[in-house]
Amino acid sequence: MIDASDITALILAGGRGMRMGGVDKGLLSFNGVPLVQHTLQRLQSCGGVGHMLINANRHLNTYAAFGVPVVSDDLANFAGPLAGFLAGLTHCTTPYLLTVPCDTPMFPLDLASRLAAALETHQADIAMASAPVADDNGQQPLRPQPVFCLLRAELRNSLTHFTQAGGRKVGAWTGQHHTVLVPFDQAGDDPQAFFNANTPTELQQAERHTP
Ligand SMILES: Nc1nc2c(ncn2[C@@H]2O[C@H](COP(=O)(O)OP(=O)(O)OP(=O)(O)O)[C@@H](O)[C@H]2O)c(=O)[nH]1
Repeated sequence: MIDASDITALILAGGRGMRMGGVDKGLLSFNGVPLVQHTLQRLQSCGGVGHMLINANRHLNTYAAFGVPVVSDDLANFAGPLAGFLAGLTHCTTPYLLTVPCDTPMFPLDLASRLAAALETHQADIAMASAPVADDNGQQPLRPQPVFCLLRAELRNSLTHFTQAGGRKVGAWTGQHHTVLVPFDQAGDDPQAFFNANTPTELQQAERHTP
C-alpha cells in the first residue's frame, strides 16, 4: 500500500501567468492568503502526502518563506508544466510525486489518496485525474486534468529524455507510459473542484465559490 510518507506533493507555480497579466500566480491573494499558501494548507489538511515542494521560477525568496523547499526549472524559457514535473522528479526523495497546480484552489481534498489507490490497483506508472468539463453542447464529458498526476519517481529518466528531445506536452509524455485516468465525478465530489483561475475574473469567481 502506498503510504502518505511515500508521496511528495509538488505545487506547480512556475508558469508565466500571461492571462493573469504576467504576474506570479502563486503569490496572488485568494481570500486573503497567497494561492501557494492556500494550496500548501489544503494539502496539509488532507493528510495524504508526507512531503512538499514548491516549483517556482520567480520570487524564489518569497516562496522559500513558506517553509517548504523551492525547486526551479532546469529547462529554460518557461517550457511548460513538464519542466516543473522534471524539477520535482529530480528533487523528490520519495517513490511517488504528486503534481498540483497553484491556480486550482478547490482541488479535491482526497486527491492524493484516490490517485494512489488507482495507481496501485492498476499497477500503473501514472495516475491522472479526470473531471467533468462543460462543452458547447451543454454536456459535461470527463476530461483529463494533466497537471494533477501521481507519478512514479523512477520516470525521471524517461522525462529527461522526452524533454531533451523537445517534448513539451504533458499528454504526449504520459501517453508513453501506463496511465490510469481517475474520475472525480462521484457522488459527493465538488463539480467545481478543478476550476482553475487563469484570469483575474476567474480568480474572483473561485473566491466566491463555497465548496
Ligand atoms: N515549472 C513550470 N510550470 C509551469 C510552466 N508553465 C505553466 N506551468 C504551471 O502549469 C500549471 C498550468 O499552467 P497554465 O495555466 O497553462 O500556464 P500559466 O503560466 O500558469 O498561465 P498562462 O501564461 O496564462 O497560460 C500552473 O500551475 C503553472 O504554474 C513552466 O514553464 N514551468
